[in-house]
Amino acid sequence: MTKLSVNINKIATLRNARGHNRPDVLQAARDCERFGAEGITVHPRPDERHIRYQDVRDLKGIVTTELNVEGNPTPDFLELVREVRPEQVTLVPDAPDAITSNAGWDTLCHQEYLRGIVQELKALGCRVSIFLDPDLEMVKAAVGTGTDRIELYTEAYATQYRHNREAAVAPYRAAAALAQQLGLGVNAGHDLDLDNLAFLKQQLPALQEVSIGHALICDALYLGLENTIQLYRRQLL
Ligand SMILES: CC(=O)[C@@H](O)[C@H](O)COP(=O)(O)O
Ligand SMILES: NCC(=O)COP(=O)(O)O
Repeated sequence: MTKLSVNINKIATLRNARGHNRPDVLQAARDCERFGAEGITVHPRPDERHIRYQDVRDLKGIVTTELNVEGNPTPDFLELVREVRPEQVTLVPDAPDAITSNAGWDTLCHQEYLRGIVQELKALGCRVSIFLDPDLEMVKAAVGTGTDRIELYTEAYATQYRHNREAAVAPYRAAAALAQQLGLGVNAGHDLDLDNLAFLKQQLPALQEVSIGHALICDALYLGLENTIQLYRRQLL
């Protein structure tokens, strides 16, 4: 079974546009869960342009499924997750000024650095996932960090899917199979949508979780949040 974790960053983007509390991010998280989300994902960025650090603290008290907090493990981020202790932390190597996440970790170069962070987060009781490109060397080296899971960065899959879905999924299939063989759990995310999700799920049977935000919230504008979450869940059956 592949779980759907709904990324609510874009709900916070809309809220922040006016400086009040509409839409209410906490209520949106509760509603996503009521409508079928099996997890809530947030990616607080250093400029707090969407999810704020305080949102993460508040979400911990109300999320009843699983809270997945993504980010670059800067001192501020680590302080936050030490306090909040979410069910899952996904480490993402993005620069402070990145528009969105744009690369996976180099687990060869940063293995020792990541190992220390993974160890600390696991000692706090968090499951740890490391954001990775579908590169077999990076998957192998991820084992040495002690991480529980990897999250395959699916932007390249989503882009190529429109032209040649078999070619698009091939590196992901290989990376997921190797990860599973090496004892790592497999998540995936970035630019997944109602067109490309079912094929990814079909080709990666061991996929444990997808986190989806941008396309899902865009679809919800037309289809409604409840219906949209149900439609995404159906792609994962
Ligand atoms: C880690 C990842 O893949 C990102 O998609 C992220 O969680 C989304 O971040 P933004 O909402 O800031 O683009
Ligand atoms: N980890 C990926 C994520 O949370 C959402 O990415 P996107 O669907 O907003 O591209």
